[in-house]
Amino acid sequence: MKIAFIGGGNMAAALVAGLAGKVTPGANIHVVDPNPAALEALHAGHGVTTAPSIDAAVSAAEVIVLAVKPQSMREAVAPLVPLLAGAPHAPLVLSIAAGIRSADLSRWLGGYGAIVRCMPNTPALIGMGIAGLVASAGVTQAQRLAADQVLKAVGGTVWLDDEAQIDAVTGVSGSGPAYVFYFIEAMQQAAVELGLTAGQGLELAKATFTGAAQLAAQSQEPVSVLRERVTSKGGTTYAALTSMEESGVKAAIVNAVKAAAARGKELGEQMGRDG
Ligand SMILES: NC(=O)C1=CN([C@@H]2O[C@H](COP(=O)(O)OP(=O)(O)OC[C@H]3O[C@@H](n4cnc5c(N)ncnc54)[C@H](OP(=O)(O)O)[C@@H]3O)[C@@H](O)[C@H]2O)C=CC1
Ligand SMILES: O=C(O)[C@@H]1CCC=N1
Repeated sequence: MKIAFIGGGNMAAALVAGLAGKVTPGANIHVVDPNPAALEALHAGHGVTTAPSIDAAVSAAEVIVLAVKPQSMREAVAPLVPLLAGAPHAPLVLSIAAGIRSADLSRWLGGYGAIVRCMPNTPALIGMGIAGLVASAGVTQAQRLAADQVLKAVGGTVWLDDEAQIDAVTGVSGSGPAYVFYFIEAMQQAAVELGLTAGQGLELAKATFTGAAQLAAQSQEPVSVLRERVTSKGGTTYAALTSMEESGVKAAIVNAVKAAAARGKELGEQMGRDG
């Protein structure tokens, strides 16, 4: 499978690392980005071909991944219009941008219909990503399978029926790794304030996350039961969870996820209004 990336930044790099040499040889991946340093790093790391702007190699791709910032998308995809109109094999356009709606993208692409919107996350870098996907009406079953194959190569996939749901995916799992890193940083800070070294705190916090996440993933039991098993009556965990409840931590997390989803929706509305 030939895959082209428009945008070679953080998320594209995570996907390329997961795909190159697994789904397809690095040489079958073509990355377009104006930034020479980003291209050089991807070429050196994964053997991908590169270009500073959209070129003929993009039109040879079966899947064209749009991986620029939502605010850059309209301008970035303009050079694709003649390529897609002339492409004999109807490439799938796979957009990973937060917010940007398929209808706006299709309009910017001259009415092109084979668009899948996807919200991946950076653990794709180590094959542990999770992505939500939604196909627009013009997507064939073969193109849907191609999108699934690309994302499955770097983790799991969750298909959605309704495009509006993808903002929720953005709030939960697209932005989600940052919440986990934030929690780890907070645990490390607490460790240091309690007298451990920064290194000890980080090792303990990271291993706790990895262990608990693996336990939750592998267990058949509800997460709430796993939590209760740590929480001895009148013990230390009870003290911590009571403190979290009093500080409104759960409500703050719910609000944060909703804020991310709302920002995704707002970005889509803003960019759609602009043209
Ligand atoms: N980071 C993440 O965890 C996730 C990101 N996403 C989505 O992925 C997309 C990219 O995000 P991210 O990788 O973080 O952003 P980055 O800024 O790291 O990457 C975007 C890249 O696109 C380049 N670029 C800008 N204009 C063009 C153009 N016209 N043609 C080709 N390349 C161009 C930028 O170059 P320059 O910097 O020089 O402008 C930059 O290297 C966003 O739409 C985001 O919503 C989705 C899920 C998770
Ligand atoms: O922060 C962002 O806008 C992107 C989308 C999801 C994760 N990063």
